[in-house]
Amino acid sequence: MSVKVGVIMGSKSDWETMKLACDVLDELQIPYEKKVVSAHRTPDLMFEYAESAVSRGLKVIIAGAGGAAHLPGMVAAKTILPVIGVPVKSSSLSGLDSLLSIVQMPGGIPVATVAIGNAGGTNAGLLAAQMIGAYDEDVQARVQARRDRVQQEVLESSETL
Ligand SMILES: Nc1c(C(=O)O)ncn1[C@@H]1O[C@H](COP(=O)(O)O)[C@@H](O)[C@H]1O
Repeated sequence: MSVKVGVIMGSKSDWETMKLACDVLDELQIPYEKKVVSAHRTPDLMFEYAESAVSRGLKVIIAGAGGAAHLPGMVAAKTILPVIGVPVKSSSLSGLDSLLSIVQMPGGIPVATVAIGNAGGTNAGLLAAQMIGAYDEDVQARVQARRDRVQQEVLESSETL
């Protein structure tokens, strides 16, 4: 099956958070690719990646970055695909810098922004899966089954209080 989701990050140091998005995609059997791409450090690669994303068959891009996190917005500016931005938790400002850099896009170029840090990594994987699920009913059924399982686990958690 062809690659559907591009998972990119500004640095290898973002991997702990971005791995959680990949874990969800693995679990839901959605093919993806993962790569370090930086708007700041590898701008030419970033342009090439974003410009070729549609023709390579990607349907959605998950972009994680920390600090002055321009990667998701710059990728969104160069592709028509939906971009999910993951604000990676930075050491100096606990990811508030990452969040504000990603979420405050000017009108016209949206980035779907998830929570700071690891919860955001997981939710980015799930949001990408739900986007794919909008046109692929097999994927949608797997997302629904995951939700049912999570709900069941929460209901059962009361029994062990
Ligand atoms: N925010 C960006 C961009 C970008 O937006 O292009 N490229 C790297 N970075 C971020 O810099 C932080 C520190 O990177 P290093 O750990 O490599 O010094 C990372 O969280 C990365 O996402």
